Amino acid sequence: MSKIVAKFGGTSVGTGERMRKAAESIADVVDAGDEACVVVSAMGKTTDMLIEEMEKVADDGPRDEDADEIVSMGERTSVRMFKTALGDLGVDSFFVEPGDDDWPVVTDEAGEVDEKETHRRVQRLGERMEDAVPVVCGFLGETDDGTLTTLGRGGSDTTAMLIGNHLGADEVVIVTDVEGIMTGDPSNVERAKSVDSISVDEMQDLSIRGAGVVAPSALRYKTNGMTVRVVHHEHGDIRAEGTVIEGEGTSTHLVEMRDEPLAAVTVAGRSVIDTPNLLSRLSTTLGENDINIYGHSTGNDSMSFFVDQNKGRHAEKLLHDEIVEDAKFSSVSVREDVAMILVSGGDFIDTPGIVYRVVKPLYERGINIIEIISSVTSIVIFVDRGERQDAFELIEGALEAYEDE
Ligand SMILES: Nc1ncnc2c1ncn2[C@@H]1O[C@H](COP(=O)(O)OP(=O)(O)O)[C@@H](O)[C@H]1O
Ligand SMILES: N[C@@H](CC(=O)OP(=O)(O)O)C(=O)O
Repeated sequence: MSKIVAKFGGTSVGTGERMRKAAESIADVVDAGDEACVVVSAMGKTTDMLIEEMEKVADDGPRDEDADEIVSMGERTSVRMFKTALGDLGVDSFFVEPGDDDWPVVTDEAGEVDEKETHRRVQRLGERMEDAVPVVCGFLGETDDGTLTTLGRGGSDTTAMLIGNHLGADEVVIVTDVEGIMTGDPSNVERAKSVDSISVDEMQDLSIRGAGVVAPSALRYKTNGMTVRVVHHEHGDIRAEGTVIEGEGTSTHLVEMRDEPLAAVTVAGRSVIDTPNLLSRLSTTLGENDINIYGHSTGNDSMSFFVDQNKGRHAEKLLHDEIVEDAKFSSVSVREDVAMILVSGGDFIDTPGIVYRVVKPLYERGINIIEIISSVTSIVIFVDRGERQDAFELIEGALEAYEDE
């Protein structure tokens, strides 16, 4: 017997017929002797519609607490429909929504999951699951004192993975409107193909960059023992092949330091910012000479490349050759003994204040930041090599404190 959590996204329950087909796929696994828990989203684009329309009913839009109540109606409707369909198929089920004693997803006011209380509640749900299929509202949460919250757009994926994690489920199936994870968004790129498997880290990257098929916040709940599959609703079979997401998710940030010293090679000149093709020219020259670039930044009047220190002087000569005939550029310089610290994390772009948290302890210790480069999934900080150990420990400490909050 397997314990399965099946999440049906808006598209998979977008019509009554699809809802019925989804319920049939659950009836099949229950008939086969497995235990199932259903997580369901609002039908089709209901949430979009509610968000858009509720803005028009009050002069300044609805108050926050009213907005959550209104938006929750999408999922609250879906669970009732799904239970009706299961009942008609002879499957015992019950639905849970915020406000119920057995409502599983507990968060703080901001929608951050309270793992301890959620765990306790999910265990209760697990006990009831032995006799009947729970149908859970995706996307919604509730605070300790009963205030309604949400897990953010696309949050039903998070509900499913969260419940799967705390339930110790064998499998979480994300049922959607594509044949699994594709090489690109099929609504946008032609010839996108589905892949058989993808690592949780790759999926996290894709998801953060906008592949809405699985919400980024869901992946942190992926455990090694829990298979996660993404399948198309058209098959009417949650056992259908799709894409398997492999590995273990993490919600923590990783701080790494590069041991080897780096050099910052900088081209200065008043026209850096408006010289077309400069970046391409200089980086091609470095690449052709087998010089790897660990980081790059462009300012108004300078362009820097971070390269291995033992190649710094060679890089300097090469870049100098590139600009020497051009009066717009004044000089090339090399700063040695630079250290690189890399902070990465799956939910980086959704973490407000993360740059502040990384930078603040360095400022307080008087450590100068030579360069800071921030991207969707990482922050790279370059500091003087003599200060690298201190900087590393301070950043690690700051992130640990943040994760413990
Ligand atoms: N790499 C990708 N692989 C698969 N789907 C993708 C990818 N990138 C974006 N998508 C989009 O994700 C959509 C599925 O997510 P979503 O609309 O949230 O579905 P659901 O209603 O099931 O939650 C697909 O229709 C597809 O357009
Ligand atoms: N209904 C919510 C939650 C959700 O996860 O939806 P879907 O599974 O259709 O992406 C939303 O639209 O954000």
